[in-house]
Amino acid sequence: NDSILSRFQQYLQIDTAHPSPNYHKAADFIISQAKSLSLESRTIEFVKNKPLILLKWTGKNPDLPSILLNSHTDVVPVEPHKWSHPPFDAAIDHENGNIYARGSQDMKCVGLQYLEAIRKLKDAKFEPLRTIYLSFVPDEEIGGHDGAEKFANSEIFDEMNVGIVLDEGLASPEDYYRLFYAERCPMWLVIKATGAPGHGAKLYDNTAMENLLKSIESVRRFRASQLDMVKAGLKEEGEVVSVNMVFLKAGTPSPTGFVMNLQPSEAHAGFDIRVPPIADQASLERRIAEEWAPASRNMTFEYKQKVSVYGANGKPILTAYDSSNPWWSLIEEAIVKAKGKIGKPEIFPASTDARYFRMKGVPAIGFSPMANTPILLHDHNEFLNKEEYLKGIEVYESILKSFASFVEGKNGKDPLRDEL
Ligand SMILES: CSCC[C@H](NC=O)C(=O)O
Ligand SMILES: [Zn+2]
Ligand SMILES: [Zn+2]
Repeated sequence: NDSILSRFQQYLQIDTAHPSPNYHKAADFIISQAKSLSLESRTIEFVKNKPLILLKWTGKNPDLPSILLNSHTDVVPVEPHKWSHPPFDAAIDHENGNIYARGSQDMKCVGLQYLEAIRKLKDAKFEPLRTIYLSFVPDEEIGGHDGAEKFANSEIFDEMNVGIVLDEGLASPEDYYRLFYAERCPMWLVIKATGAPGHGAKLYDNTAMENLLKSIESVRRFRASQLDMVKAGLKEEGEVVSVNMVFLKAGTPSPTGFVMNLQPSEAHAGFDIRVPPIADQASLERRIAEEWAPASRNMTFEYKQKVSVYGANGKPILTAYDSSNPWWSLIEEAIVKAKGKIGKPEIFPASTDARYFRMKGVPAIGFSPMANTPILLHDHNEFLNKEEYLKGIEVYESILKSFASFVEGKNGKDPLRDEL
């Protein structure tokens, strides 16, 4: 176990934080791991200096659709002085066994757990029927456009004939694991108010600030309605629309701050909105145009990013978790076999690279085996307990055994399993 943990620490110690991730160092590390496991590896730079590492364990029947284990190598930035342990030391707190590092939950844990599970399977002389691929992709944290998006839309991906993708999920503070079948779509909205400028002492209608504040009040009412449903236990976090104000920009700068007796003629606010694929996105867009940024109140709006909840086939982008998707019951059974508990299928509240694979029509399941763990992704003092990490490797071992041996019968069931 010491060497397993030490490999995890080595990966965590590579500083792949934005805005200048050390991707080459991470790539070298992954490739060295692949060599030690006799996996085929190739490095693909869809964009220069943004390597994607693709590993392959060829199955006995390579004509069957393959399994893709995806993880991203980048992490979000840190404010190091706000951490109790340096974020790229990956120190283990020996009192409780927690490993502190940026990426310990999101998601260097998962990338290495895949590899460690393969190491155990190889040691046990397991031979997969299906080919298993692993992709270590750049840039997830900044949208994945130069990573997973280009990969999922490449010929390389088509040739891989992927039948199922595993990608990241979230930690669970409870004793069960969480499985994600979809994710909310980001709409990054900037609303702009204009109005009549004037003396700071004058009360009059149609100032930019007043116009913007009316919108903010309206956004806040909507936000509260969504949050209340979660608080009342009527909806899960991923099932409501989230909207959070992320910036406010207004005022006339002066050498000492802002001019205090001038009402500005423009005011802007930015919102991070996330829409579940089960919501009515068109009606939200109408609300934005009519209530949050109405032209009648001298307002305009712009999307910095807007992802549609619908795929090319006009249907919401989600992975089935009913009997039409045999992988879902396989993963649930495999987790239970490894003595893990599972909660009900969820919608991931933020975005991951899984959406690019789902958009191609390939089922993708979001899963990070972290139970009994506070959710600390993107937070200070991100950590994962070493026992939880080791347990996760056993869970992946069980999943890979099941996925790699699965043969689909006529009714979507596995004839091999039926025999057993
Ligand atoms: C929408 S592109 C940004 C992706 C990012 N992913 C993880 O946090 C997120 O903000 O959800
Ligand atoms: Zn992530
Ligand atoms: Zn993240």
